[in-house]
Order: sequence, then C-alpha cells, then structure tokens
Amino acid sequence: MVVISQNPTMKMEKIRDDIELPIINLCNRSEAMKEMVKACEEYGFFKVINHGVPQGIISQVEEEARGFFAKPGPEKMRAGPPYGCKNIGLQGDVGEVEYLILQTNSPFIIPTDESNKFRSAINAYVEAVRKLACDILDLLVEGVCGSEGGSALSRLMRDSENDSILRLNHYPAGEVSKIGFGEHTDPQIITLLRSNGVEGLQISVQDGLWVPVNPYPDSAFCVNVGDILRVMTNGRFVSVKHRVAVQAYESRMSIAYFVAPALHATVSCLPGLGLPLYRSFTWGEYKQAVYTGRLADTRLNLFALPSHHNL
Ligand SMILES: O=C(O)CCC(=O)C(=O)O
Ligand SMILES: [Fe+2]
Repeated sequence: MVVISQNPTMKMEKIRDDIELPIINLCNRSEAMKEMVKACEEYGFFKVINHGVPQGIISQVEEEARGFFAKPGPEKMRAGPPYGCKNIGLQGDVGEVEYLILQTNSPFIIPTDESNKFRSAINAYVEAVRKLACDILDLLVEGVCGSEGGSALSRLMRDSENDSILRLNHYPAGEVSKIGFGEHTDPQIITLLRSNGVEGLQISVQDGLWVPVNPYPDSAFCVNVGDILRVMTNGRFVSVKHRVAVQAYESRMSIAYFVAPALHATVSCLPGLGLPLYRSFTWGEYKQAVYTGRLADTRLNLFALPSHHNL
C-alpha cells in the first residue's frame, strides 16, 4: 500500500555532484545533432546555448511570473485554474510548489492580469520556444533516422490541435529536506525548461542516485526527453526521472514548455528502429494513464509489449 504523506521529504538517497550535463551549442548544427543524440541516450537531459530565444522575451515572462507569484495567496487562489498550489496531479501527490498551467494552443486568461501584460509576454515566449522545440526535434530525428526521418516529430507539434502546455513553477525558499516537486518523468515528447538561476532540479541517473542540475550557464535552456519520445525512439532515448528540492534561502522559479501531440495523434516507434518495445497508442490514451496514476509511476510499463514479441 502507498502511504500518502502530506509533506513529502527527501529520502536519504545518494547525491552525485560530479556529473555535468552536456552544454550543447546550437550554432554548430552537425556537432549539436550528434551531441544531443548522445545526451538523450545517456541522460535524457542536456542544456542548449545559442538557442535563438531572445533574452528580452525570457526576462519579460520571468518578471511577470515573479510579479504574479508575489501576490497575496488569497488573490492567487481567487484566480482559480490555471493557478494551483501544492497539489500535483489528481491522485493526492503534493509538493512545496505553486504553479500556473496554461494550454498554449488555445486562448487563456490569467484572471489577475488586468493589463494583459502577462499574457502578451507568455505568447511571445511560447512562439519563440515552439520554434526552438521544432528545431531540436528535427535535429534529433535526423540524428536517429537520418534525413529520411524528415519532420516526423516536429509535425506532431505543428498540428493545430497539439496539446502542448506551459507550466510556471514557483518553489518558495524553505526547509531543504522538503520536496518541491516529487520524482516523475515528463509524459510528453520533450520539455524545454528555464530556471531563475536557483538550484533545486535533480535527475535520477540510476535508482537511488540523484544528480543535481546546476542552473548555469544563465542563458541556457535545459531540455529533457519525455515518455513519448522514448516510445518513438524505441527506447533508445531515455525519459529520466527528475524532482525538485526546496532551497533554504532562495525561491526557485521555473518555466517548462511541454511539447505534446494532438489528443487523437497516434504515437508509435519511428521506422527502422527495430521491433517495437511498446504498442501504439494515442496521446489522449496516454494522458488518461497519467491522470489516473501517481506522479512517480512508470506508466510506460502499461504499454510495453511482452518480451517474447522481441525474440
Ligand atoms: O521546476 C523544475 O525545475 C522542474 C519542474 C518539472 O519537472 C515539471 O514541471 O515537470
Ligand atoms: Fe518534469
């Protein structure tokens, strides 16, 4: 039986701080392609610099987000969805985090945003990170399938009904033993993450061994493989568990852009990558499995094909 603790604390697991994620320079595309593929196989995480998202657009959205999270609790609560606090998902998972979740593909409102400045900043940000995500996905497909791969991944996010979301997280400074965001894999295709320079993110390179991801260089985006990309690369890329630890003296803020297909889109292994490890499913079906499971579940197991299939 799983016991739900109201304030989860970090178990005393080992931390390894001698692993640095690769920092990939997008200016050199053929090098970047190889390095990204290697990083996706090894860690499921990497950082990109010279990514083409203007610093002004990033600063604007970070400033607006800071302003929003600094509002008094009751005011934010009154905003209702898209605002949330402590609860993560629908199955009782909690963390020391407050957040805004915005569907990027349909008009949204932030009820406290009377002047619409926040909304404009977010729209500009989403447009810029969308381009970056397309670019990264095209390079990854080429790296894995060669030029025949074409735009097999980026076309999923170009679909006018794509289900991509933007999530702004704020972790107030507090007791370091507390969990801001419990361990999980991101279910989507890929995630582009920005942080305000405060540490806290950790990735699980193997069971019980956590690697802190430092927030440097300042200009970088952290990119990670989601479960869908794992399925589409037939397990060659790994969607790695990660979590966020509360920091003692400073609040962490992060902005995650999760690239997802349309709900009706079929997810299956890209051609030429061997016998599929997972059965095909729609993104809607997978999302349902995410909603009905706990944050830390390895939901892809539900879609794994029996091993005799691969003999
Ligand atoms: O805040 C972070 O750095 C990571 C948050 C995260 O993993 C998520 O929102 O899925
Ligand atoms: Fe995540």
